[in-house]
Amino acid sequence: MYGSVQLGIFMKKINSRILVVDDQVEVLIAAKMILKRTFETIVTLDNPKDILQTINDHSIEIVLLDMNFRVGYEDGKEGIYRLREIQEHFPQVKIILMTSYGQVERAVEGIKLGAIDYMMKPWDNEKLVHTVKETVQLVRKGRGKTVAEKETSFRGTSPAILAVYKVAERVAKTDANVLILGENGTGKFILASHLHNQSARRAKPFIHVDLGALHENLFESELFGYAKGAFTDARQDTAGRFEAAEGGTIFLDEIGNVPLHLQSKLLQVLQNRTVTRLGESKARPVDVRIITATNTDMEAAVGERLFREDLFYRINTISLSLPPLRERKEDLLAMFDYFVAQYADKYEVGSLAVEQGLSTYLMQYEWPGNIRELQNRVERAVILAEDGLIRWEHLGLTVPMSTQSQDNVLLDFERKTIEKTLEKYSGNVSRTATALGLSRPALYRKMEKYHIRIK
Ligand SMILES: Nc1ncnc2c1ncn2[C@@H]1O[C@H](COP(=O)(O)OP(=O)(O)OP(=O)(O)O)[C@@H](O)[C@H]1O
Repeated sequence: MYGSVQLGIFMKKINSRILVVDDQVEVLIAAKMILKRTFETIVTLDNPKDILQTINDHSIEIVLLDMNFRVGYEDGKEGIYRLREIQEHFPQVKIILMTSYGQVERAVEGIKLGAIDYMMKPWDNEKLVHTVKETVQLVRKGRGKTVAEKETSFRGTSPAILAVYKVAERVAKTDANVLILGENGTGKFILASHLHNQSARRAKPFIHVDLGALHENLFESELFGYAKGAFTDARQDTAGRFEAAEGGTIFLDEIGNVPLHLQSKLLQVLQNRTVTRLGESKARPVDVRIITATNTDMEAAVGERLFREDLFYRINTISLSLPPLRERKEDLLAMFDYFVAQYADKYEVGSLAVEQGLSTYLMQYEWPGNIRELQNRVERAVILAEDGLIRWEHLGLTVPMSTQSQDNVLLDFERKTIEKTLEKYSGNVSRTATALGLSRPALYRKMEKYHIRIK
Protein backbone atom coordinates (compact mmCIF):
# COMPACT_ATOMS: atom_id res chain seq x y z
CA MET A 1 0.00 0.00 0.00
CA TYR A 2 2.97 2.33 0.41
CA GLY A 3 4.19 1.45 -3.05
CA SER A 4 5.45 3.37 -5.96
CA VAL A 5 4.09 6.77 -5.00
CA GLN A 6 6.68 7.13 -2.29
CA LEU A 7 9.59 5.76 -4.26
CA GLY A 8 10.81 9.09 -5.46
CA ILE A 9 10.66 10.57 -2.02
CA PHE A 10 12.65 7.80 -0.42
CA MET A 11 15.32 8.12 -3.02
CA LYS A 12 15.94 11.67 -1.96
CA LYS A 13 19.07 11.45 0.13
CA ILE A 14 20.29 13.57 2.95
CA ASN A 15 22.72 16.09 1.61
CA SER A 16 25.86 15.42 3.56
CA ARG A 17 29.50 14.66 2.81
CA ILE A 18 30.84 11.75 4.81
CA LEU A 19 34.29 10.16 4.91
CA VAL A 20 34.85 6.62 6.18
CA VAL A 21 38.43 5.74 7.13
CA ASP A 22 39.39 2.14 7.81
CA ASP A 23 42.32 -0.01 6.72
CA GLN A 24 40.03 -2.96 5.95
CA VAL A 25 38.59 -2.62 2.49
CA GLU A 26 35.62 -4.87 3.34
CA VAL A 27 34.64 -2.49 6.10
CA LEU A 28 34.79 0.42 3.68
CA ILE A 29 32.65 -1.36 1.12
CA ALA A 30 30.05 -2.36 3.71
CA ALA A 31 29.89 1.14 5.20
CA LYS A 32 29.54 2.75 1.79
CA MET A 33 26.76 0.36 0.79
CA ILE A 34 24.75 1.10 3.89
CA LEU A 35 25.34 4.82 4.08
CA LYS A 36 24.84 5.66 0.42
CA ARG A 37 21.18 4.67 0.66
CA THR A 38 20.58 7.55 2.99
CA PHE A 39 23.34 10.08 2.45
CA GLU A 40 24.44 11.93 -0.64
CA THR A 41 28.24 11.70 -0.68
CA ILE A 42 30.27 8.87 0.83
CA VAL A 43 34.02 8.90 0.37
CA THR A 44 36.16 6.02 1.63
CA LEU A 45 39.84 5.89 2.49
CA ASP A 46 42.07 3.03 3.58
CA ASN A 47 45.18 5.03 4.35
CA PRO A 48 44.84 7.38 7.33
CA LYS A 49 47.78 9.44 6.13
CA ASP A 50 45.57 10.96 3.45
CA ILE A 51 42.77 12.03 5.80
CA LEU A 52 43.51 15.74 5.84
CA GLN A 53 43.90 15.97 2.09
CA THR A 54 40.67 14.04 1.52
CA ILE A 55 38.69 16.18 3.96
CA ASN A 56 39.94 19.21 2.15
CA ASP A 57 39.32 17.90 -1.38
CA HIS A 58 35.74 16.79 -0.69
CA SER A 59 34.68 19.41 1.88
CA ILE A 60 33.92 16.56 4.27
CA GLU A 61 31.52 17.30 7.13
CA ILE A 62 31.58 14.01 9.04
CA VAL A 63 34.35 11.43 9.47
CA LEU A 64 33.79 7.86 10.59
CA LEU A 65 37.21 7.01 11.93
CA ASP A 66 38.60 3.59 12.72
CA MET A 67 40.85 3.53 15.77
CA ASN A 68 43.43 0.94 14.62
CA PHE A 69 45.24 0.92 11.33
CA ARG A 70 48.01 -1.61 11.67
CA VAL A 71 48.01 -5.25 12.62
CA GLY A 72 49.73 -5.66 15.95
CA TYR A 73 48.95 -2.11 17.07
CA GLU A 74 45.45 -2.42 18.36
CA ASP A 75 45.44 -0.12 21.32
CA GLY A 76 43.48 2.61 19.55
CA LYS A 77 46.29 5.15 19.93
CA GLU A 78 46.47 5.88 16.26
CA GLY A 79 42.75 6.64 16.22
CA ILE A 80 43.25 9.20 18.97
CA TYR A 81 46.20 10.65 17.10
CA ARG A 82 44.15 11.03 13.90
CA LEU A 83 41.25 12.49 15.86
CA ARG A 84 43.49 15.22 17.23
CA GLU A 85 44.99 15.83 13.83
CA ILE A 86 41.59 16.34 12.22
CA GLN A 87 40.42 18.58 15.05
CA GLU A 88 43.49 20.71 14.75
CA HIS A 89 43.10 21.30 11.03
CA PHE A 90 39.34 21.09 10.61
CA PRO A 91 37.70 21.91 13.95
CA GLN A 92 34.25 22.08 12.33
CA VAL A 93 34.37 18.45 11.14
CA LYS A 94 32.42 16.01 13.32
CA ILE A 95 34.06 12.71 14.11
CA ILE A 96 32.46 9.37 14.94
CA LEU A 97 34.91 6.73 16.15
CA MET A 98 34.67 3.10 15.11
CA THR A 99 36.06 0.77 17.68
CA SER A 100 36.34 -2.94 18.34
CA TYR A 101 35.42 -4.97 21.34
CA GLY A 102 37.63 -4.23 24.31
CA GLN A 103 38.56 -0.70 23.28
CA VAL A 104 35.67 1.23 24.64
CA GLU A 105 37.87 3.01 27.13
CA ARG A 106 39.97 4.46 24.34
CA ALA A 107 36.80 5.50 22.51
CA VAL A 108 35.53 7.23 25.62
CA GLU A 109 38.84 9.08 25.76
CA GLY A 110 38.06 10.15 22.19
CA ILE A 111 34.65 11.44 23.22
CA LYS A 112 36.26 13.51 25.95
CA LEU A 113 38.55 14.96 23.31
CA GLY A 114 35.55 16.03 21.27
CA ALA A 115 34.45 13.08 19.10
CA ILE A 116 30.67 13.12 18.72
CA ASP A 117 30.06 9.42 19.33
CA TYR A 118 31.53 5.97 18.89
CA MET A 119 30.28 2.82 17.17
CA MET A 120 31.23 -0.73 18.07
CA LYS A 121 32.39 -2.90 15.18
CA PRO A 122 30.75 -4.92 13.75
CA TRP A 123 28.10 -2.26 13.83
CA ASP A 124 24.37 -2.53 13.72
CA ASN A 125 23.30 -1.04 10.38
CA GLU A 126 20.32 0.84 11.77
CA LYS A 127 22.37 2.32 14.55
CA LEU A 128 25.08 3.37 12.13
CA VAL A 129 22.65 5.25 9.91
CA HIS A 130 20.91 6.69 12.92
CA THR A 131 24.12 7.97 14.50
CA VAL A 132 25.24 9.58 11.26
CA LYS A 133 21.81 11.21 10.83
CA GLU A 134 22.04 12.65 14.32
CA THR A 135 25.48 14.00 13.51
CA VAL A 136 24.21 15.57 10.28
CA GLN A 137 21.68 17.42 12.40
CA LEU A 138 24.42 18.66 14.66
CA VAL A 139 26.31 19.91 11.62
CA ARG A 140 23.19 21.60 10.26
CA LYS A 141 22.23 23.28 13.48
CA GLY A 142 25.80 24.27 14.21
CA ARG A 143 25.52 22.35 17.43
CA GLY A 144 28.44 20.05 17.16
CA LYS A 145 28.89 20.23 20.87
CA THR A 146 29.51 17.48 23.31
CA VAL A 147 27.02 17.03 26.12
CA ALA A 148 29.49 18.57 28.52
CA GLU A 149 29.73 21.73 26.43
CA LYS A 150 25.97 22.07 26.16
CA GLU A 151 25.76 22.05 29.91
CA THR A 152 28.09 25.01 30.20
CA SER A 153 25.94 27.22 27.99
CA PHE A 154 25.15 30.64 29.32
CA ARG A 155 21.83 30.89 31.07
CA GLY A 156 21.58 34.42 32.40
CA THR A 157 20.22 35.90 35.59
CA SER A 158 17.18 37.86 34.43
CA PRO A 159 14.00 37.14 36.42
CA ALA A 160 12.32 36.00 33.19
CA ILE A 161 14.81 33.22 32.49
CA LEU A 162 15.30 32.24 36.13
CA ALA A 163 11.55 31.69 36.44
CA VAL A 164 11.53 29.32 33.48
CA TYR A 165 14.49 27.31 34.71
CA LYS A 166 13.06 27.13 38.23
CA VAL A 167 10.00 25.30 36.93
CA ALA A 168 12.19 23.30 34.55
CA GLU A 169 14.28 21.92 37.45
CA ARG A 170 11.13 20.52 39.05
CA VAL A 171 9.62 19.22 35.83
CA ALA A 172 12.86 17.58 34.67
CA LYS A 173 12.67 14.93 37.38
CA THR A 174 9.21 13.80 36.26
CA ASP A 175 8.08 12.04 33.12
CA ALA A 176 5.52 14.72 32.30
CA ASN A 177 5.14 15.78 28.68
CA VAL A 178 6.49 19.28 28.27
CA LEU A 179 5.61 21.85 25.62
CA ILE A 180 8.25 24.54 25.17
CA LEU A 181 6.99 27.77 23.67
CA GLY A 182 9.16 30.54 22.33
CA GLU A 183 10.15 32.52 19.29
CA ASN A 184 12.87 31.24 16.98
CA GLY A 185 16.30 31.25 18.54
CA THR A 186 15.18 31.67 22.16
CA GLY A 187 16.89 28.46 23.31
CA LYS A 188 14.12 25.85 23.07
CA PHE A 189 16.53 23.13 22.02
CA ILE A 190 18.91 24.03 24.83
CA LEU A 191 16.08 23.86 27.36
CA ALA A 192 14.83 20.52 26.01
CA SER A 193 18.28 18.97 26.26
CA HIS A 194 18.63 20.43 29.75
CA LEU A 195 15.37 18.75 30.78
CA HIS A 196 16.71 15.46 29.47
CA ASN A 197 20.12 15.87 31.09
CA GLN A 198 18.52 16.59 34.45
CA SER A 199 16.19 13.60 34.26
CA ALA A 200 16.64 9.98 35.25
CA ARG A 201 16.73 9.25 31.52
CA ARG A 202 19.98 11.15 31.00
CA ALA A 203 22.05 8.05 30.18
CA LYS A 204 19.61 7.09 27.42
CA PRO A 205 19.19 8.77 24.02
CA PHE A 206 17.96 12.30 23.47
CA ILE A 207 16.48 12.29 19.99
CA HIS A 208 15.73 15.57 18.28
CA VAL A 209 13.29 15.55 15.37
CA ASP A 210 12.70 18.78 13.50
CA LEU A 211 9.14 18.25 12.31
CA GLY A 212 9.26 21.55 10.45
CA ALA A 213 12.03 20.23 8.22
CA LEU A 214 10.53 16.76 7.78
CA HIS A 215 8.66 16.18 4.54
CA GLU A 216 5.06 15.07 5.07
CA ASN A 217 5.63 11.85 3.17
CA LEU A 218 8.53 10.90 5.37
CA PHE A 219 6.76 11.68 8.61
CA GLU A 220 5.52 8.19 9.43
CA SER A 221 8.52 6.18 8.28
CA GLU A 222 10.92 8.52 10.05
CA LEU A 223 9.02 8.60 13.33
CA PHE A 224 7.56 5.13 13.47
CA GLY A 225 9.92 3.08 11.25
CA TYR A 226 9.07 0.59 8.55
CA ALA A 227 9.22 -3.10 7.66
CA LYS A 228 11.24 -4.47 4.79
CA GLY A 229 9.10 -4.27 1.66
CA ALA A 230 6.65 -1.75 3.12
CA PHE A 231 7.38 0.38 0.07
CA THR A 232 9.60 -0.12 -2.91
CA ASP A 233 12.76 1.29 -1.41
CA ALA A 234 12.34 -0.29 2.02
CA ARG A 235 15.18 -2.80 1.80
CA GLN A 236 15.35 -3.72 5.45
CA ASP A 237 13.41 -3.47 8.68
CA THR A 238 14.11 -0.07 10.13
CA ALA A 239 13.27 1.42 13.51
CA GLY A 240 11.86 4.92 13.67
CA ARG A 241 12.87 7.78 15.91
CA PHE A 242 10.47 6.80 18.69
CA GLU A 243 12.10 3.39 18.97
CA ALA A 244 15.54 4.98 18.75
CA ALA A 245 14.68 7.08 21.78
CA GLU A 246 13.75 4.03 23.85
CA GLY A 247 14.30 4.70 27.53
CA GLY A 248 15.18 8.32 26.79
CA THR A 249 13.56 11.46 25.46
CA ILE A 250 12.21 12.42 22.07
CA PHE A 251 12.18 16.15 21.32
CA LEU A 252 9.61 16.99 18.65
CA ASP A 253 10.56 20.44 17.47
CA GLU A 254 8.12 22.66 15.50
CA ILE A 255 5.14 20.53 16.53
CA GLY A 256 2.83 23.30 15.30
CA ASN A 257 3.82 22.44 11.73
CA VAL A 258 2.41 18.92 11.75
CA PRO A 259 -0.51 18.67 9.31
CA LEU A 260 -3.87 17.61 10.75
CA HIS A 261 -4.00 14.15 9.21
CA LEU A 262 -0.66 13.25 10.79
CA GLN A 263 -1.62 14.70 14.15
CA SER A 264 -4.00 11.81 14.70
CA LYS A 265 -1.17 9.30 14.17
CA LEU A 266 0.93 11.11 16.69
CA LEU A 267 -1.94 11.18 19.13
CA GLN A 268 -2.30 7.42 18.86
CA VAL A 269 1.34 6.92 19.80
CA LEU A 270 1.05 9.27 22.74
CA GLN A 271 -2.12 7.62 23.97
CA ASN A 272 -1.12 3.99 23.54
CA ARG A 273 2.61 4.38 24.11
CA THR A 274 3.18 2.01 21.20
CA VAL A 275 4.42 2.48 17.66
CA THR A 276 3.55 0.44 14.63
CA ARG A 277 6.14 0.40 11.87
CA LEU A 278 4.86 1.04 8.35
CA GLY A 279 3.94 -2.25 6.71
CA GLU A 280 3.61 -4.08 10.02
CA SER A 281 0.60 -4.75 12.19
CA LYS A 282 2.50 -5.39 15.40
CA ALA A 283 2.32 -2.55 17.92
CA ARG A 284 5.66 -2.15 19.69
CA PRO A 285 5.68 -0.63 23.16
CA VAL A 286 7.90 2.42 23.59
CA ASP A 287 9.08 3.98 26.83
CA VAL A 288 9.86 7.52 25.77
CA ARG A 289 9.44 10.90 27.36
CA ILE A 290 7.99 13.47 24.98
CA ILE A 291 9.10 17.07 24.83
CA THR A 292 7.65 19.28 22.12
CA ALA A 293 8.35 22.84 21.05
CA THR A 294 6.82 25.43 18.82
CA ASN A 295 6.96 29.10 17.95
CA THR A 296 3.33 29.21 16.86
CA ASP A 297 0.41 30.33 19.00
CA MET A 298 -0.99 26.90 19.79
CA GLU A 299 -4.18 28.10 21.39
CA ALA A 300 -5.01 30.13 18.31
CA ALA A 301 -4.16 27.13 16.12
CA VAL A 302 -6.54 24.99 18.20
CA GLY A 303 -9.20 27.70 17.93
CA GLU A 304 -8.84 27.75 14.15
CA ARG A 305 -8.99 23.94 14.07
CA LEU A 306 -5.50 23.71 12.61
CA PHE A 307 -4.31 21.75 15.60
CA ARG A 308 -6.23 18.98 17.35
CA GLU A 309 -7.39 19.99 20.77
CA ASP A 310 -6.93 16.48 22.21
CA LEU A 311 -3.34 16.33 20.99
CA PHE A 312 -2.67 19.81 22.32
CA TYR A 313 -3.84 18.79 25.81
CA ARG A 314 -1.77 15.67 25.72
CA ILE A 315 1.52 17.36 24.84
CA ASN A 316 0.81 20.31 27.08
CA THR A 317 0.90 18.70 30.53
CA ILE A 318 3.42 21.39 31.45
CA SER A 319 4.28 24.33 29.24
CA LEU A 320 7.38 26.45 29.57
CA SER A 321 7.59 29.77 27.76
CA LEU A 322 11.00 31.07 26.86
CA PRO A 323 11.11 34.87 26.80
CA PRO A 324 12.38 36.64 23.69
CA LEU A 325 15.74 38.33 24.16
CA ARG A 326 14.16 41.80 24.09
CA GLU A 327 12.30 40.88 27.28
CA ARG A 328 15.43 39.79 29.12
CA LYS A 329 17.78 42.60 28.29
CA GLU A 330 19.39 42.25 31.70
CA ASP A 331 21.15 39.21 30.21
CA LEU A 332 22.08 40.79 26.92
CA LEU A 333 25.48 42.29 27.66
CA ALA A 334 26.69 39.31 29.67
CA MET A 335 25.54 37.01 26.90
CA PHE A 336 27.28 39.21 24.36
CA ASP A 337 30.53 38.92 26.35
CA TYR A 338 30.02 35.18 26.62
CA PHE A 339 29.75 34.79 22.85
CA VAL A 340 32.68 37.16 22.21
CA ALA A 341 34.86 35.02 24.48
CA GLN A 342 33.61 31.84 22.85
CA TYR A 343 34.33 33.01 19.30
CA ALA A 344 37.58 34.74 20.18
CA ASP A 345 38.67 31.35 21.44
CA LYS A 346 37.35 29.53 18.39
CA TYR A 347 39.03 31.86 15.91
CA GLU A 348 42.12 32.27 18.09
CA VAL A 349 42.08 36.05 17.94
CA GLY A 350 43.24 36.69 21.49
CA SER A 351 41.36 39.07 23.74
CA LEU A 352 39.03 41.58 22.15
CA ALA A 353 37.92 44.99 23.37
CA VAL A 354 34.60 46.56 22.55
CA GLU A 355 34.08 50.03 21.10
CA GLN A 356 32.89 52.53 23.67
CA GLY A 357 29.16 52.97 23.52
CA LEU A 358 28.49 49.75 21.68
CA SER A 359 26.41 48.41 24.53
CA THR A 360 23.97 51.27 24.06
CA TYR A 361 23.21 50.10 20.58
CA LEU A 362 23.03 46.48 21.64
CA MET A 363 20.43 47.39 24.23
CA GLN A 364 18.43 49.47 21.76
CA TYR A 365 18.16 46.78 19.16
CA GLU A 366 15.14 44.47 19.34
CA TRP A 367 16.90 41.19 18.42
CA PRO A 368 14.07 39.62 16.42
CA GLY A 369 16.18 36.48 15.86
CA ASN A 370 16.89 36.30 19.59
CA ILE A 371 19.91 34.42 20.93
CA ARG A 372 20.70 32.81 17.60
CA GLU A 373 20.88 36.24 15.97
CA LEU A 374 23.07 37.59 18.76
CA GLN A 375 25.34 34.60 18.46
CA ASN A 376 25.62 34.88 14.67
CA ARG A 377 26.27 38.61 14.76
CA VAL A 378 28.94 38.22 17.40
CA GLU A 379 30.62 35.51 15.37
CA ARG A 380 30.64 37.82 12.37
CA ALA A 381 31.98 40.70 14.47
CA VAL A 382 34.78 38.61 15.96
CA ILE A 383 35.86 37.60 12.48
CA LEU A 384 35.72 41.15 11.14
CA ALA A 385 37.23 42.94 14.15
CA GLU A 386 40.52 44.67 13.46
CA ASP A 387 43.22 45.64 15.93
CA GLY A 388 41.48 43.71 18.67
CA LEU A 389 38.46 46.02 18.71
CA ILE A 390 34.85 45.14 17.97
CA ARG A 391 32.97 48.06 16.48
CA TRP A 392 29.28 48.53 15.86
CA GLU A 393 29.61 48.16 12.11
CA HIS A 394 31.12 44.70 12.54
CA LEU A 395 27.74 43.47 13.73
CA GLY A 396 26.03 44.58 10.53
CA LEU A 397 23.14 46.30 12.32
CA THR A 398 21.52 49.71 12.09
CA VAL A 399 19.82 51.33 15.04
CA PRO A 400 18.63 54.88 15.65
CA MET A 401 20.87 56.83 18.00
CA SER A 402 21.01 59.36 20.78
CA THR A 403 18.00 59.28 23.04
CA GLN A 404 18.03 59.91 26.76
CA SER A 405 17.71 56.22 27.51
CA GLN A 406 20.64 55.39 25.30
CA ASP A 407 22.74 57.89 27.21
CA ASN A 408 21.74 56.32 30.49
CA VAL A 409 22.60 52.86 29.32
CA LEU A 410 25.93 54.12 28.12
CA LEU A 411 26.74 55.73 31.46
CA ASP A 412 25.67 52.64 33.30
CA PHE A 413 27.89 50.53 31.11
CA GLU A 414 30.85 52.83 31.70
CA ARG A 415 30.36 52.74 35.47
CA LYS A 416 30.13 48.96 35.52
CA THR A 417 33.19 48.58 33.32
CA ILE A 418 35.26 50.76 35.64
CA GLU A 419 34.04 48.87 38.70
CA LYS A 420 34.78 45.49 37.16
CA THR A 421 38.25 46.53 36.00
CA LEU A 422 39.13 47.97 39.39
CA GLU A 423 38.04 44.74 40.98
CA LYS A 424 40.12 42.76 38.53
CA TYR A 425 43.23 44.76 39.44
CA SER A 426 42.45 44.71 43.18
CA GLY A 427 41.86 48.45 43.28
CA ASN A 428 45.13 49.39 41.60
CA VAL A 429 44.27 52.66 39.84
CA SER A 430 47.32 52.80 37.57
CA ARG A 431 46.79 49.33 36.17
CA THR A 432 43.04 49.92 35.81
CA ALA A 433 43.64 53.18 33.95
CA THR A 434 46.09 51.46 31.59
CA ALA A 435 43.66 48.60 30.98
CA LEU A 436 40.88 51.04 30.15
CA GLY A 437 43.07 53.25 27.98
CA LEU A 438 42.61 56.26 30.30
CA SER A 439 45.08 58.53 32.05
CA ARG A 440 45.10 58.28 35.85
CA PRO A 441 43.51 61.74 36.33
CA ALA A 442 40.79 60.88 33.78
CA LEU A 443 40.02 57.69 35.65
CA TYR A 444 39.88 59.55 38.97
CA ARG A 445 37.44 62.07 37.45
CA LYS A 446 35.19 59.28 36.25
CA MET A 447 35.35 57.49 39.60
CA GLU A 448 34.29 60.70 41.27
CA LYS A 449 31.46 61.18 38.79
CA TYR A 450 30.11 57.68 39.47
CA HIS A 451 30.87 57.77 43.20
CA ILE A 452 33.10 54.75 42.88
CA ARG A 453 35.25 54.01 45.91
CA ILE A 454 38.11 51.57 46.08
CA LYS A 455 37.20 48.73 48.43
N1 LIG B 1 21.47 29.87 27.11
C1 LIG B 1 22.20 29.81 26.02
N2 LIG B 1 23.53 29.86 26.08
C2 LIG B 1 24.28 29.82 24.98
N3 LIG B 1 23.79 29.70 23.76
C3 LIG B 1 22.48 29.64 23.64
C4 LIG B 1 21.60 29.70 24.75
N4 LIG B 1 20.33 29.61 24.32
C5 LIG B 1 20.41 29.51 22.99
N5 LIG B 1 21.69 29.52 22.59
C6 LIG B 1 22.18 29.42 21.21
O1 LIG B 1 21.27 30.12 20.38
C7 LIG B 1 20.96 29.35 19.24
C8 LIG B 1 19.46 29.08 19.25
O2 LIG B 1 19.15 28.22 20.32
P1 LIG B 1 18.15 27.02 20.13
O3 LIG B 1 18.44 26.27 18.88
O4 LIG B 1 18.08 26.25 21.41
O5 LIG B 1 16.81 27.86 19.94
P2 LIG B 1 15.43 27.38 19.41
O6 LIG B 1 14.44 28.16 20.16
O7 LIG B 1 15.36 25.87 19.47
O8 LIG B 1 15.50 27.86 17.91
P3 LIG B 1 14.55 27.43 16.68
O9 LIG B 1 13.15 27.63 17.12
O10 LIG B 1 14.94 28.40 15.60
O11 LIG B 1 14.92 26.01 16.38
C9 LIG B 1 21.78 28.08 19.30
O12 LIG B 1 22.92 28.23 18.49
C10 LIG B 1 22.16 27.97 20.76
O13 LIG B 1 23.41 27.36 20.91
